[in-house]
Amino acid sequence: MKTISIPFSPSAPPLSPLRLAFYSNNSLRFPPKSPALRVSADHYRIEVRRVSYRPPRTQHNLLSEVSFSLPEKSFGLIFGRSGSGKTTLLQLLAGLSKPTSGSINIQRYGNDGNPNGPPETLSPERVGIVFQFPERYFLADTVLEEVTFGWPRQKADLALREQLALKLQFAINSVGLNTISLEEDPHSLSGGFKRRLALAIQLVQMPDLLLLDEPLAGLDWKARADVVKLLKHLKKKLTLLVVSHDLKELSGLVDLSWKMEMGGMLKEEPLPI
Ligand SMILES: Nc1ncnc2c1ncn2[C@@H]1O[C@H](COP(=O)(O)OP(=O)(O)OP(=O)(O)O)[C@@H](O)[C@H]1O
Repeated sequence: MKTISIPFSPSAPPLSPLRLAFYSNNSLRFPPKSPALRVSADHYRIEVRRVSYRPPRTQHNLLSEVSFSLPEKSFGLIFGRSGSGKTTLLQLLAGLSKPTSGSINIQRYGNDGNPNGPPETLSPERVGIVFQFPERYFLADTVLEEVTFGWPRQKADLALREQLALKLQFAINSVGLNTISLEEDPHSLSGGFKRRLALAIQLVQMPDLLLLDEPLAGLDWKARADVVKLLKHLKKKLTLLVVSHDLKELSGLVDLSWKMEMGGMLKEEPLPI
């Protein structure tokens, strides 16, 4: 059983699993299995209905009546010309901007296929987003600090420490970062491992929906193959919506695809490959 320690005291030394192993009071034992995702009963769909978006003080809609539905644990791909509005849609789904009209919901369904109550607004806490070239935004000196950035540094009770440790374990294991030292400098990692880290930073929040903007951009062929393999693995654990021009490489993973037309109109369409 792997043991890792997380410091919560402001006077704690820099985060380092090796050094902190000596802090027995703060040690947490990881159980062998990852925790279940938050939404596990029955199944759910992300449902986007007639979403339009016009930035404040502008005359034109960037998105026009966008509607689509994405089932739990599926892989959706949005493609389309540069400037058509793909990134804008991801930003709305992540809660970074608000739709001018329309709704973005999560709807649970029972085993009989009928809705389990009314739809709930998809809150930003349930969504992770990995922007293009995420490694440009790394801030910390170690992989562990980068993944746990923003966590409480004050003393936390045991229940919270356990919860955080489980989330950390889930994120690290899900992206295969358990094969390297968590003390590595994020900037010294290979291209593929930097992308793994960027995914782990989002997964530690245990989102229901993970949004990826051009996840293969700027990587060499080996790292691209590595990330495709990783996304295939992640698809078993959560719902993925990806914007990409790399249709051929991702085609084996795609369950549903849509083309964004210029003017921000989305239509379901098979991949043109
Ligand atoms: N806040 C804003 N105000 C006005 N126009 C904007 C704003 N944000 C984006 N745009 C414009 O909206 C259009 C859609 O941009 P968006 O980045 O969503 O396109 P995209 O399909 O993701 O393009 P790419 O494939 O190049 O990333 C572009 O013409 C962009 O210049």
